[in-house]
Amino acid sequence: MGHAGQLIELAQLFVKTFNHITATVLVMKLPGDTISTNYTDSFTDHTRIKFIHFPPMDLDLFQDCPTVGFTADAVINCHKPIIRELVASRLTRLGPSEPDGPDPVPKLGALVVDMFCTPMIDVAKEFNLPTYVFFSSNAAFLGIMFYFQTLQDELGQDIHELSHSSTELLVPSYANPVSPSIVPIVLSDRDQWSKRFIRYTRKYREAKGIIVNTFLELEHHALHSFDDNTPPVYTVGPLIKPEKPKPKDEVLDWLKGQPKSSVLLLCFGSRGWFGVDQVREIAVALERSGCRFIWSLRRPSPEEHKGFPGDYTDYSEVLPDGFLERTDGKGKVVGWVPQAEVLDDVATGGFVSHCGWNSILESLWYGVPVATWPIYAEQQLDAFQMVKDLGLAVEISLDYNQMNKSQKLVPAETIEKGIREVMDCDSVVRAKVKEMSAKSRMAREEGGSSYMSLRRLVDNIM
Ligand SMILES: O=c1ccn([C@@H]2O[C@H](COP(=O)(O)OP(=O)(O)O[C@H]3O[C@H](CO)[C@@H](O)[C@H](O)[C@H]3O)[C@@H](O)[C@H]2O)c(=O)[nH]1
Repeated sequence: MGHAGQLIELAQLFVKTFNHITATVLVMKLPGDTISTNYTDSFTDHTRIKFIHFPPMDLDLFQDCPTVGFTADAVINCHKPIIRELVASRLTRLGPSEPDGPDPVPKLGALVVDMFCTPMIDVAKEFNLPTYVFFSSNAAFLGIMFYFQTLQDELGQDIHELSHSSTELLVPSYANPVSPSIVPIVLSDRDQWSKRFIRYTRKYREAKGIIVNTFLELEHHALHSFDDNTPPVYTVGPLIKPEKPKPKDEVLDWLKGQPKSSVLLLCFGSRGWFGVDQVREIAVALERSGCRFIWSLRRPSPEEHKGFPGDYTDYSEVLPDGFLERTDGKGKVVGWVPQAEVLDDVATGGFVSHCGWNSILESLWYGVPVATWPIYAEQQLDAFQMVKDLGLAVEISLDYNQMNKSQKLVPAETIEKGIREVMDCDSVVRAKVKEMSAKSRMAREEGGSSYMSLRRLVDNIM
């Protein structure tokens, strides 16, 4: 969801800002994903956005993929022929409509591909169609991908060794030296890097431009670290789900009766889950802090790192005895939570987050400070950037990584300390977050940095 939501929001931005643009969003489905169809369709009712949903693929085809990332790669590659056919039809069916015929299909001006859909760059090339990569994480992470690829391809360095050494790394896109302990597995593991991430990065260099969901005022340092060998980078963020009338929801109703800035949200993205021992540490910390809370607690998929987490039917299976009774009225334990709507409520005062980039941007947009708890993907680096480089978050952990077999539990004391810090009404971090919130909104307004960058992008496409 971290990718799909943003891409649809980008499509909306194109069509709402420019009357002459239409967008077709192609949605591939990962096996086991039960959320995306409803979610993507609820995103927009704009007539100049069309969706094409490809049917889900048979899970058996991907049995040998070790992680969801490899599965995604395999799924994407399987879609190459169908995308080729679609692009070909959109280029040849151009022209004025017959008096009684169907409306003409608009001319394809460009293909925008998700950061993992780089095989489609080759498809576009066959038709001389310009391709732009949509990078749904931040500019600093894009920077470290380019940096590592240059080190390997041009200077012959072994990235696996480098990210397992004891020497801090001077990565141009981060203001502070990066400890190898927070280099995510996707970059430091030999298989993940060489079989997936370096391939993506090499292909990014072939794109006509890279569209990043960020804004200049937030990532000034990273955005100025790119060299001339990088395609032009367009900042169009923050892309946030448009504010609609709030849905009828038990959690949102409960939130309405709570005092201002008193509730802590704990939510760990579309794939976040914890084992029972870690869940108990969180529960102990919450009780000790005495804080009001909404906790999105999800159960691991039976295949852990391969699948998507689901909902518990009975939370007392994993929570300490009596926890739900003792916190009744003070907190809510739920499954999938309307995160953006919760962050938008004045009662929400802090957010324990896995630091997925959408969650970070949403927290800034709504001015709610984050306590960092990365879990997977590039999230350790996002947490590092927020805490160390930008001073916009407090730390619960920077180096937690669920894929690491020797990962230790984060103890209740550390979690409680993070909760108290993030809920502090007078903290410097909170004041800085409020300031960045205003800047994030200005960036998107007419004349703002992201608005101007979008205009440059469309001029370039046209
Ligand atoms: O209970 C939930 C959980 C999530 N969300 C929403 O789902 C999105 C989740 O996005 P994100 O915070 O980026 O997390 P992931 O889904 O984990 O995103 C993936 O994609 C991001 C963008 O590339 C990366 O930064 C992450 O590390 C990667 O895991 C956000 O809009 C949330 O508001 C909800 O509304 N309710």
